Amino acid sequence: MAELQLENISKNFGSIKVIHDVSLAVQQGEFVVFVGPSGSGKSTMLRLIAGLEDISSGTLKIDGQVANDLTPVQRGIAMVFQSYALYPHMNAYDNMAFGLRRHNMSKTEADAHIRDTARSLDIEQYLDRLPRQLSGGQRQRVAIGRAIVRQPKLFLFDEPLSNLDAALRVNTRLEIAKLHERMPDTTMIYVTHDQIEAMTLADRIVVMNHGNIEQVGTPMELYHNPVNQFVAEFIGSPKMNIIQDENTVEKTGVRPEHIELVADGQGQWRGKVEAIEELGAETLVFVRLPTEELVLVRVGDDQSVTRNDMVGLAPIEDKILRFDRDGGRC
Ligand SMILES: Nc1ncnc2c1ncn2[C@@H]1O[C@H](COP(=O)(O)OP(=O)(O)OP(=O)(O)O)[C@@H](O)[C@H]1O
Repeated sequence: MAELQLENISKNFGSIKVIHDVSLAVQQGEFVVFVGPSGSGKSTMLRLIAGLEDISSGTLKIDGQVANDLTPVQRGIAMVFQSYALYPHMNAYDNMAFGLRRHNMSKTEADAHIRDTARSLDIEQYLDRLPRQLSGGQRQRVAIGRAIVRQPKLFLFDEPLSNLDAALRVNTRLEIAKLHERMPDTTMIYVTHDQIEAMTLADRIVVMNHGNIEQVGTPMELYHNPVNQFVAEFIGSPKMNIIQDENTVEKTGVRPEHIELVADGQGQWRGKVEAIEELGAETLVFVRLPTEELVLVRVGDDQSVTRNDMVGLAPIEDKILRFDRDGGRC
């Protein structure tokens, strides 16, 4: 259980400022995902919250108390990293048990708790194994289990899925979503550069760019109502199309799923089909406009179109977004 307040937090490394005056309130039990491109400051934010880096200026409050000078343990935090960070010479059980003494748990109590947690993560049968005898996904579940048994107030994840292959990543993502359901009072903060993880896990997403927050909102708020071109292009896969107006400095933003392919001569734009990617359930069609811009259209598998066809592009009117020269919403 923890409520978190970041008030005008900044972080400098020497003379370089990497976090600029960030403010954010996180409710108890909320799952908040920080997302942004490489170098945007996501991991630094998480490390400041964890107490692994000093805050240069501003105030961090946990449950209303100033926490700037508290150690990670005093903050009641558990962290799961991309690299698992398990002790290599200890088996899975001992990795989970390590440090529990500090949490005032008797040996019997700790044992029951570890076995319960292991069962819920489906790693009960691996408790005797050393980390090197486990697969990447199993290791990550041990690392998550080790964090759970400490009953943290605040659960922090730093790109926990990025070392896993695609299938395992989807499974572990579901595990983490279930974990959040089972621990509804535990606040979770999760860092990723993967917007699909952000969309599927978050109650609210924080989009970061150059050490600033661009927007905070629910996944659907960000998808349907991004405040600027940066957020519009970052959220959603494949990426939103941005098309320069012919007569003004403004740009039109429209998602690939919000454009229809129509006959040449109809629709708002015309262009030549340059490539077609058939993915089974959907097909991606790349259309080159006379201005050289490449527009991606997502169509069902019932649409027949051939390379080099001239086609019209008809955006769904109420899904169109308009951006000014600097990428702000018009
Ligand atoms: N210890 C450090 N000393 C100096 N600069 C640092 C240090 N740690 C991070 N930085 C800089 O701070 C900025 C933000 O880094 P950070 O790791 O928080 O970004 P990120 O969004 O997590 O990126 P990635 O997705 O690549 O991990 C980067 O420009 C980075 O070079």
